[in-house]
Amino acid sequence: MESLTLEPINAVAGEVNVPGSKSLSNRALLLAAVSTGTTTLTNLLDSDDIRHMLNALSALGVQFDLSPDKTKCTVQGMGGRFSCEKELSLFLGNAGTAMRPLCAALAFSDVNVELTGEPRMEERPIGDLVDPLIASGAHITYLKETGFPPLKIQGQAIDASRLEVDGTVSSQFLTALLMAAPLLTNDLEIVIKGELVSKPYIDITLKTMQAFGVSVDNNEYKSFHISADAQYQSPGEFLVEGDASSASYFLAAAAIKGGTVKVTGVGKASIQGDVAFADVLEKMGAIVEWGDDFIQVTGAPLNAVDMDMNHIPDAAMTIATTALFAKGTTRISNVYNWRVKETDRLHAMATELKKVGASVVEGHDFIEVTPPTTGLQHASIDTYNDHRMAMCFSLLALGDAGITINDPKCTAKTFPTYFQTFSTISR
Ligand SMILES: O=C(O)C1=C[C@@H](OP(=O)(O)O)[C@@H](O)[C@H](O)C1
Ligand SMILES: C=C(OP(=O)(O)O)C(=O)O
Repeated sequence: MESLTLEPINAVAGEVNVPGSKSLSNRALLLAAVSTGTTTLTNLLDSDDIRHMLNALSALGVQFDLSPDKTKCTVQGMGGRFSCEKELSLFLGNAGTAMRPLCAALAFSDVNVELTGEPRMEERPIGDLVDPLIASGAHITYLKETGFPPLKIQGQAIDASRLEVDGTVSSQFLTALLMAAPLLTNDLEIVIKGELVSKPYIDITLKTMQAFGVSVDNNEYKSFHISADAQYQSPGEFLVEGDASSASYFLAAAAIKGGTVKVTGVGKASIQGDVAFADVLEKMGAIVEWGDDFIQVTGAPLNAVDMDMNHIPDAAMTIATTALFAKGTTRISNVYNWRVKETDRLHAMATELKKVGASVVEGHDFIEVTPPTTGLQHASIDTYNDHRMAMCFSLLALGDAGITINDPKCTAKTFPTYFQTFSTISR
C-alpha cells in the first residue's frame, strides 16, 4: 500500500485558500438541476464526492458545462422533478451528500434507478430516511441489507402531507427531505423524532434552499413546513464558499506550532457550522482573528478542553489530534455518529492515537485523549479509507518524531491536493 512519511516540520506560516465546500457543492448542484433557469456555480469543489454527484446528474439527463479545472459549472435547470425513461444504476461512492439527498429527490421523480456505493456505503444507515418515505407511499426497496444501500427506487409523485424523520443518527436524512420537498405539489410538514444531531448542517441546507428561492418555516428544529407553491428558481450565480472542515487542519497547525496561518475563502460570514472549530482553538489558547472571508490563527501554548462537539462532527476530529499538543486531557463528547461515517471514527481514532503514545479512552459517544509524557512516537498510521483520518494525522508532523500516513490518496474524497497544500505552510 502507498504511504507518505512526513518529516518533522520546524515551523508553520502562510496563507491557504481552501477549496470549495463539499456540503455546499453537492447541495447547490442538486438544487441547480431541479431549478428553473441556468445556474453558474463557481469555486465548486473538485473531489470524489462531487464527481459522484455530477456523474449521477449527467446520467439523469441534466445538462451542464464543467470548466477544465472543474471548479466552474453551468447547470441547465430542469424546472422540477427528474424524469428519465431509461433504467439507471447510479454509483455514488461513499458520498453521504449524494446518496441521501438523491434518494429523496428521486423517490419523488419519474425514474427507475438503483443507488449503489462503495462497500462502506453499504454499512452506512439510510433506514431513517427510506422508511418514512416508504410509509408515505414511495416505492423504495433495499437490495441487500434492510436499512442500508444499495436501493432500488421506482420514483413517483406522492401526496404526503406529513413525514416523521428520526434526527438522532444523521442530519442528512432531514436535509434530503427538506431539499426534495419542493418537488411535491402539496404542503409538507416534516416532524423530527428525537434530538436532531449536527444541526448547523440544517442551516446550510435552509440557506442554500433560500438562495434557490425556497423559504422553509423552521419551528425550532422540531418541525419544518414547506408550502405547496415552493419552487426552485436559479439565483443565476452561486459562489461556493471554501470548505470550513478542510480549513481546520491549517488552523490547527498554526495553533499547535506557534506560527500564524491565514485561511481564506471562509470566514465570519460563512454559513458553515464548522467555522466554530476556530472558537474551540481559541478556547484551547490560540489567538484567532476573523474577517468576513478569512480566519487567521496564531499559536500559543494550548490547554485541553472538555466539550460537546455534536455541532461540528467533522472538524471535531481535528481536535482529537490537536489534543496531542495540549496540556491535560481533552474530551470530545456527544459524537456517537462518528461510528457511522467513513469508518467507525471513534474506534479508528482511538486505535491510531494509541500508536503515537497517547492515553485514550474510547466511549460509546465520546473520546478522551491525553498526550504522552515522554514525547510523541513515530508511527505508521492506518487511515481506514477515511480522508479525515489522513488529514488529522498529518498534524503529527508538527511533533518531533514525524509521521507516516498509509494510503494518503484517500483525501481525494474531499481534498485531493491536501498534502501538497499542507506542504505550502511548512517552513
Ligand atoms: O449535510 C452535510 O453536508 C453533512 C452533514 C454531516 O453529517 P451528519 O449529519 O451525518 O452528522 C457531516 O458529517 C458530513 O460530512 C456532511
Ligand atoms: C462524514 C463525512 O462525509 P459524508 O458526506 O459522506 O457523510 C465527512 O466528510 O466527514
